Formats: sequence, C-alpha cells, structure tokens
Amino acid sequence: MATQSTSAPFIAIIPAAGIGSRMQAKQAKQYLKIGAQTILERTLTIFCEHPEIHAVYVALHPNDPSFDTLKIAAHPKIQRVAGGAERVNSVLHCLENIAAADAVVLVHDAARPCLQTPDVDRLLAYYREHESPAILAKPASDTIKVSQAQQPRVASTLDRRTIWQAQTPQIAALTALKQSITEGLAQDLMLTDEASALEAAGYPVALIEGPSYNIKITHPEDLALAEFYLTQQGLMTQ
Ligand SMILES: Nc1ccn([C@@H]2O[C@H](COP(=O)(O)OP(=O)(O)OP(=O)(O)O)[C@@H](O)[C@H]2O)c(=O)n1
Ligand SMILES: C[C@](O)(CO)[C@H](O)COP(=O)(O)O
Repeated sequence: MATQSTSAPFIAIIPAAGIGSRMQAKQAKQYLKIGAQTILERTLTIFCEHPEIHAVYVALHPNDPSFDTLKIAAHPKIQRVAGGAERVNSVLHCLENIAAADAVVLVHDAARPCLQTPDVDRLLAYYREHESPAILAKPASDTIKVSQAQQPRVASTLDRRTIWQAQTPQIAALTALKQSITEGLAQDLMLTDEASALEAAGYPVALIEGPSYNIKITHPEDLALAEFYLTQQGLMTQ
C-alpha cells in the first residue's frame, strides 16, 4: 500500500459546486449567510487560517456568480477549480489540478461550516502517525432499519454498534485518492464520499469520532441548527 511522507504538504479540497436543491433557496446554499458571513466563507476560513494547510482548492460551479464577491476569494492560499456534475467529479477535478504529487489532501464539504480547528488537528495527527486514510464520523445513536427494496417496510435491523455516519474532512494521500476515484468511476460505483472510493480500492480507512456540531447543511431547518452551534462556539459575528 502506497504511503506518504509526513513532511508532505497538507492541502484542503472544498467541493462547493453544488446547487443545493434540497435547500430550496433562491441561491446555492454555500452563499446563504449565517450571521455576517456566508456558509462558504466560514468553511474556507477554517482551512485558510490553519497554519499546517498549504493551499485550499475550492471547486466552483462553472456558472458560479458569487465567489469573487467574497473577501476570502483573494486569500493567497485559495485556488479555484471548475466543479463537475457530481461531488465526486468536483473532487477529482481538484485532485487533477494539484501539482504536488506527494500532497496529502483533506476533502471537506463547503456545506459543513461548524467544523473547528481541533477537529482538523485530530485528523492531521492521525495521518502523521499512521500515514493512512481517515475520516471524521459519528457513531449512530438511533436504531437503524434496512427497508425492503421497493417499499417502506422493514427488512431488517442493523447492529448499530457497527454503524457510523460519515462526516468530512476525509484525509488521504493525493495519489491514493486520485487512483481510487478514477477506478471507482470506471467501475460505475456510487461514490458519495472519498472513503467509498478508498474502501473499494482496498485501502484501510480509519474512523475518528467527529462532533455532533459538524452538520452538513442540507435542508432549510439545518440553517438554524448551524446558527445554534456557531453561537455556542462564539463564532456568530453579525
Ligand atoms: N456537483 C457537485 C455537487 C456537490 N458539490 C458539493 O459537495 C458538498 C456536499 O454536497 P451536498 O450537500 O449534496 O450539496 P448540493 O449538491 O449542493 O445539494 P443537493 O444535493 O441538495 O442539491 C457541497 O458542499 C456541494 O457544494 C460539488 O462540489 N459538486
Ligand atoms: C461526504 C458526505 O458529506 C459524508 O456524509 C456525504 O456523503 C455527501 O453526500 P451528499 O449526497 O452529497 O449529500
């Protein structure tokens, strides 16, 4: 299994090319404001201000109307990349644009603005020690049902002690992730996160417990929840 030197540069990839259809807003959800800042600014700030992150690649919709209006767009760590049809294509475009072959990448959804620096630090510490992929994830707290294929009727109940809800960031060597996604797409696999591709390619992926506040803003009610968590963190600048 290929590994990376721990002196390799850490690079953040922020897929932000979605249209936010489930949010039902007039603009893409990453441009909705929580307090004085947009969701995207809050997310990018975490990585731009992190002293160990060398660069921040942000995937934007080809017709993105708003990125250049954000103050953070001029930050020296930011690199813009054209997004793709699905999240996985946006991530792959970023990987293809990174010149440093020895880079270690952290992929983090633009739509998860409540992440905190210590959460990033835990992933970096894991990678430094093990030189192997890892993701933030939250152990399931509900009982998990599997439904029958065509109707909402219970087929079985899973052992929730083995169920984790994937979050981001997800960290891996650039070469391993690029190879895994390329192979996964060629096999027509459903790749909704980086770990899905890495797992399919045979890489071990560690689960590192992520915080409840690291929500993905997906539905309208998630905005108020994010505001609550950011207020708790003292980050609700107006
Ligand atoms: N073609 C795409 C689709 C999604 N994303 C990004 O991937 C992250 C997670 O995706 P999701 O929450 O599903 O965002 P959307 O695709 O925008 O939302 P929806 O599925 O409701 O349309 C978001 O930061 C989104 O901007 C992306 O970069 N490129
Ligand atoms: C990557 C992710 O946020 C992990 O939970 C998730 O898989 C993204 O899924 P979506 O279908 O793009 O919402």
